[in-house]
This record gives sequence, structure tokens and C-alpha cells, in this order.
Amino acid sequence: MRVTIIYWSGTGNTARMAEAIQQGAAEAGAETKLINLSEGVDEKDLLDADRIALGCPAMGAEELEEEEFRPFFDDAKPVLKTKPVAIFGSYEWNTGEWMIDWAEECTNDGINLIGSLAAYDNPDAEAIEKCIALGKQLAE
Ligand SMILES: Cc1cc2nc3c(=O)[nH]c(=O)nc-3n(C[C@H](O)[C@H](O)[C@H](O)COP(=O)(O)O)c2cc1C
Repeated sequence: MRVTIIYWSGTGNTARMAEAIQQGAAEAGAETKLINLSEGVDEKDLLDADRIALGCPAMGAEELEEEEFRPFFDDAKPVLKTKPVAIFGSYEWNTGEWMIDWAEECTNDGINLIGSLAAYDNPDAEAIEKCIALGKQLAE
């Protein structure tokens, strides 16, 4: 089982969630790959994954980050539809509406969404535990 975690993070909060998801998946016995989208991602990374976790904080006005994450996500949809996907990210200004919209978009576009997780600001211990649990779920 190969779990690939791809995230965008401006100030590190979503990155910390991504690391905890990786930790959970690895503890459950999966091979893992953690990719910072800003450093580049190959289509092969998507194709090689059995399960994918995508991370992006709330940006714009309850939107996905538009310069890097949104174009990546739109381009990746044909591959994302072929495997189980979880989404996650951090927010601060509102109450997590972007995650509800993002999950709805995934479902409407035919992506098999097996989990979604929003964490307030710099994820606290409870949020990190939830990330670890999501990583374990992805590895099942
Ligand atoms: C340009 C910009 C737009 C943002 N828009 C929202 C928003 O619409 N809703 C929200 O709850 N937080 C918003 N935030 C706050 C971020 O989601 C929050 O700081 C988050 O923890 C950043 O995660 P990161 O450290 O992974 O970049 C915004 C932050 C920035 C810089």
C-alpha cells in the first residue's frame, strides 16, 4: 500500500498536518511519500499512489490556494477519480467553510473521498491525533 500526501502550505500549518498524516500511514505499515506541491509534483507520483491525501489551507475567500494548488488539483482530477482520496488543511479566519465546499466539489466530480479534516491554525495535539488517525485510515 502506497500512500502519497501532497500539500500546499504558506506558513507551515497544513505542512504539520501532512507530516502527521504521513506518520499515521507509516505506523500502519504503508509506504509513504510526502510532497510539498511548491517544490513540484510529477504525474508519476499520482499514478504510483494507491491512496492520496491532498492538503491545502483556506485561502482567498474560503477557496483553495489559486496559484499552485487549484491548477494542480484541476489537472489531477482524472487520476484522482481512480483511487481513494482524503483532503485536509488548516484555516483561521472563519469556521472551515472551504473544506465543506472542497469536499462537495470532490464528490460532485466523482472522486471517492474517504476523509476530510480541517484544523484550526497551527494544529494542536488533538488535531495532530486526528491527522495520525486519518493517515492510518488511508493505509487500511
Ligand atoms: C491570503 C490568505 C487568505 C486566507 N483566507 C482564509 C479564509 O478564507 N478562511 C479562513 O478561515 N482562513 C483564511 N486564511 C487563514 C489561513 O487559512 C490560515 O492562516 C492557515 O492556518 C494557513 O495555513 P498554512 O500555514 O498551511 O498556510 C487566509 C490566509 C491568507 C494568507
